[in-house]
Amino acid sequence: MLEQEIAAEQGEVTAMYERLDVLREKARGELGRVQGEETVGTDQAASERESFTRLYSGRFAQLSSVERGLCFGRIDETAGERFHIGRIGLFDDDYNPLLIDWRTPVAQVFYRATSVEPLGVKRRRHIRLHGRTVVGVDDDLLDVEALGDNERGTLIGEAALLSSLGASRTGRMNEIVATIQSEQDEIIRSGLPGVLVVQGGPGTGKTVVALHRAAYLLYTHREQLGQTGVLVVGPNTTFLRYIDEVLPSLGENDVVLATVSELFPGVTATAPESAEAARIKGEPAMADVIAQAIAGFRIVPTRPVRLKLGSEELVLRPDAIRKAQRGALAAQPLHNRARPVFVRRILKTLTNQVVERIGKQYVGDADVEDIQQELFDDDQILELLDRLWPELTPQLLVSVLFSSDDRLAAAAAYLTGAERSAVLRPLSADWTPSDAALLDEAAELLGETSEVVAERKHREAETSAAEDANREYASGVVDIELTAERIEIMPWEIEQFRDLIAQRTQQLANPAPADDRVFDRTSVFGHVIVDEAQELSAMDWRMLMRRAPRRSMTLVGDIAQTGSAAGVRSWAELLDHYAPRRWRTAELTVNYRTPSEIMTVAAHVLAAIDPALQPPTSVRETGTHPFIDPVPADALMDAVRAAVKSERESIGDGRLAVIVPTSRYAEFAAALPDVAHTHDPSVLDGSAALLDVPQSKGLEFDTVLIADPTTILTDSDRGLSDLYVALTRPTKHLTILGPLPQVLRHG
Ligand SMILES: Nc1ncnc2c1ncn2[C@@H]1O[C@H](COP(=O)(O)OP(=O)(O)OP(=O)(O)O)[C@@H](O)[C@H]1O
Repeated sequence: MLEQEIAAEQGEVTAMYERLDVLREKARGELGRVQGEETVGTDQAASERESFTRLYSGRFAQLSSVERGLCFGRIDETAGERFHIGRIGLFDDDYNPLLIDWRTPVAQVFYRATSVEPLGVKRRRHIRLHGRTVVGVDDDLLDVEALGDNERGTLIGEAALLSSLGASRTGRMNEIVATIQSEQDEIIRSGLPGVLVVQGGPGTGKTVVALHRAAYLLYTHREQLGQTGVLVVGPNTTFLRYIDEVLPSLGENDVVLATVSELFPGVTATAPESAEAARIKGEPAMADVIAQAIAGFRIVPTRPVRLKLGSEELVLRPDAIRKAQRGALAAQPLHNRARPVFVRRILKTLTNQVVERIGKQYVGDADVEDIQQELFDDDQILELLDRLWPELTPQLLVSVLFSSDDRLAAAAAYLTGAERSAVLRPLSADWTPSDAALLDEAAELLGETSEVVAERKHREAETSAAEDANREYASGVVDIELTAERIEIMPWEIEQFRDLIAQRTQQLANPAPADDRVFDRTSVFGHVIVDEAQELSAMDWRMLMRRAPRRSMTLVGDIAQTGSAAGVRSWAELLDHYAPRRWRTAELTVNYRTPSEIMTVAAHVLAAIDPALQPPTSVRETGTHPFIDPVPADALMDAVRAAVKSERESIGDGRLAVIVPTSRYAEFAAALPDVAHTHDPSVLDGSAALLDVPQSKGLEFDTVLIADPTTILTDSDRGLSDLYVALTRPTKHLTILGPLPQVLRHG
């Protein structure tokens, strides 16, 4: 029976792949044609060609990305209709649907129907492919009554989910379109507006659900999000590398992935920083400190300033300077933008002195302008203006502030001497992760420098001319695409098709690839997804909210896993401030990663964090209990070496992580030279990786070895949360070696 069912599915699946091949060839042909065409000289022709190339290569990439697991499900409706569900929609030459996109409303029942509420579905079938071959089908029977006798005989059991959960890990997260669970589907399809907070314990699918939500939102709100884009913020670059294939494998390439510290363009955070420094720099009071620090650069001398101009002496009195400052700031509050107003006022004061000396009656308007220009060109005066009101870049401001105890004490009177010492560093020190938000704050308060304004104006003039040409051209492209894609449209897809047209028009008007957008500080996004959202500091949120002015956001996180001392303590506290009455929460309760035997150990740690917190329910048991060995400190390295050796022999093509305290990372790296150890994403390239807890956030491995849990606990104020994170990384096996803290001594 199973063979017959598989053979029947194979026939349909083969037809889908044939159709995919045809479409792919078509896109490839168009791409080749456009690339082969000669461009006739003009800029517009070159930009047209570039737009077409982008259009067809995007289409080609999308069609190629859905090759693996093209079709994964089938719905048999009680009313008699049958649909196959897959990664994209496909139609045959007669407009009959071959495959329905998983994001369409029609496909929703595939994820939502249950035997209690069958939603008009009698059978849900999971189809497993290996390459283009159907290798298995699993059926969920949802409405026995509706199933005919002959159909009953074709039912195939076994849950698709469990088989996918038991698979070996690869160092990259996989998409889960075939096995999205009902509570997850509700979150994925939740409306676009407002802030959705997804709270859930480790392994409940927060990350994977957030990424599928991005794909769903892009598909459903193409017009809006095609223009403004989606930003996904993750905790570190290793994590971003871990998730970076999920969206492309869902056919979505138009999403920007970034860490918080990458949100300030042109600055790369390479220096580590202490938890105390991160806490101090993440506090909301820092916004005021930055404002004070900027004000500290505007000087009013205590004595009159005397300037020698040839034989003349001009005098600037402190109150005149103070008045010019106030007037400038009243006209324009941003420091750099107000500076020209200040300069004009000072020049006016000085010009008046010159005019008075000459005698007003002898000086015409043109002479006044000449005098002013002459004063402006004088090096001495320029130097004075720079001293009284220097133009500042955010980089200059922040580096000077954190390298000068005096300036810091003046701007942040509330900090103790010890706190100031925690953040002070040399002027030329490298950037740290918490600098980005401070630089962004400074950029907001400083405004653009005159040089940047000039560059921008020049760029705007160029873009505006190009845009006019593109707009006209876009309609032509859409027409061509309409003709090329016509056979793909079904009546219920009209809306989405309209969105596609709008998106294509926008792509032409604004052909910047998604990845470039993050590098513009003024970029805003239509939807922002934040993973491990609990780790962001108040200052990070200020920066992030500037990128999401519409407050359409998905925040996923778990307060129990907060490692950062500057992190979130309550969603309500955060969101009542930024999105009052526009935020909602959803919860995920089932742990798909960590088997129940391991969660039992983790649950004790969770209870120690807060007895009121409930661990998520594990969906799997493996029958294997964690191996916990209280090895004494002096025997630890040998024990870890031996354990790594034996784990490596048993994991096959799976992955191993050795999680160690941050303070002992270098020591373990030296002791385990064969285990990849670096703080960049390549640490995930091999079969075994040495990680500290911050680096392991959000990741998962078949086997995890935790070395020295006691030091993990004592390394930070949030040691319990760190230990909880480490314990919940494995999908199969957990080993703990080293002196044991009380919280791990249970039976
Ligand atoms: N419906 C599903 N079908 C198959 N696999 C799933 C499903 N939901 C979650 N998973 C898998 O469970 C694992 C954990 O998911 P994910 O990393 O998104 O959890 P998380 O809640 O973000 O965890 P953490 O907070 O610990 O980082 C992943 O391997 C994910 O692919």
